[in-house]
Amino acid sequence: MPSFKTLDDLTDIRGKRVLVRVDLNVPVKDGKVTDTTRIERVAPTILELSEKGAKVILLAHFGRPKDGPSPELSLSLIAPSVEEVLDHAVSTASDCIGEAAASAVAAMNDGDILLLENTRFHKGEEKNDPDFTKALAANGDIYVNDAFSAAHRAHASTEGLAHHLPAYAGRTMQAELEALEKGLGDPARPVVAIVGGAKVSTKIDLLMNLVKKVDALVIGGGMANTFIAARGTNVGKSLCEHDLAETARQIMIEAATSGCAIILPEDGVIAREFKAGAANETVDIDAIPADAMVLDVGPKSVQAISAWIERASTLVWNGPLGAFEIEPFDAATVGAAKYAAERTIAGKLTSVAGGGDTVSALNHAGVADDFTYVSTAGGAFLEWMEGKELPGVAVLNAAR
Ligand SMILES: Nc1ncnc2c1ncn2[C@@H]1O[C@H](COP(=O)(O)OP(=O)(O)O)[C@@H](O)[C@H]1O
Ligand SMILES: O=C(OP(=O)(O)O)[C@H](O)COP(=O)(O)O
Repeated sequence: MPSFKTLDDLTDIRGKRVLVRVDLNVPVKDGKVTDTTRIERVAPTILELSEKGAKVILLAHFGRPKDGPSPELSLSLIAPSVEEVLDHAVSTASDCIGEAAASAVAAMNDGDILLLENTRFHKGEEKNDPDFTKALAANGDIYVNDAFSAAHRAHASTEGLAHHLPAYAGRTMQAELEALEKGLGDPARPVVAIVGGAKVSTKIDLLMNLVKKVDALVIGGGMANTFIAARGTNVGKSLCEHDLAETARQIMIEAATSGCAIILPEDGVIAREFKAGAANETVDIDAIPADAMVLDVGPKSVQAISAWIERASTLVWNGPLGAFEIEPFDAATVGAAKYAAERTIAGKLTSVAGGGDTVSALNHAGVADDFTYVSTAGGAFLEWMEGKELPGVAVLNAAR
């Protein structure tokens, strides 16, 4: 169980500069935030600190910038949504360290909220570089981590800062861990996991442990294409990480040894363009044309997935089954989500889902409120499920 300090331990913080790590890695389309769940979840921490008179300085990453700053990954795009959700003014700075950050912090009054620029615009963030961490720490007196969904990353703003400043967990960090423990600490069996989405390389390794913990693993989305290709099936132009074929094969061997069923799609909805209204058709999974890509799992697969949801007592889900942002490639995700919600409402299923896009998909399906618990976290939640100690949580515990 976590043993970190929380906001309850933070008294008399008027005028203190509090660096608050939040997860603002939210889904965006045409420059507009399409799902504000992550912002809503961190709002209580931000507002509580502001009401107590602290200078609240938000640190966050957005996307995965490769070569330094890029305008489309600037947190200034997210700031208006943060202001709207908080119903409080939020100022911005053009950098998270150095003169731009320091002068923005110096201009703050008690209770003000400032959003610093994307921490991943500096290579030192992901490297957890001590000099970069010190540069971040220079703008704070206290560090609060409320980014549970990024707690599986040992980065400067999620882990390093706790070595430099007095460290506390925010309200969402606390609530997420309590809710996951309650819902999944001793899960009723059978436990069925659904893993889909697009972050294949960063999530595939954790499947090796997950298959030892669950009774069945349903694989969809881009992850499924990688497994199907590993079996020797042609996936055409589908999102697929061919260099992970051997990892996928090892996971299938481990699953067989552990008695975990692996459920791969039997059919897929294919298109030749990744856009709304693109001509599409359903094909068997071993008949994907070389010039097409699978953008959703097909109806036969949804039937098979629903049968596993029916058998399950506990469902854990991260990653949409298809490119749900574009109709009609949302059909499988919406169908499975609605069925899981129905079983949950009927009292037959404990359903826990998480991930920035997964939450957005459940909202799109209109069932987020019907799940037992919806976490803001995807990868972090699955790593927690594996039994791993998350670096962002471990360092808060150590700081106690
Ligand atoms: N077959 C597919 N081809 C391309 N993209 C896909 C496919 N299936 C799912 N996706 C994409 O995966 C993304 C979500 O993946 P991921 O970030 O791993 O999920 P989460 O944020 O919930 O953890 C969505 O944007 C969705 O469009
Ligand atoms: O969106 C996130 O994770 P998720 O896709 O697993 O839900 C977190 O912000 C972590 O982002 P990252 O996977 O680029 O480190």
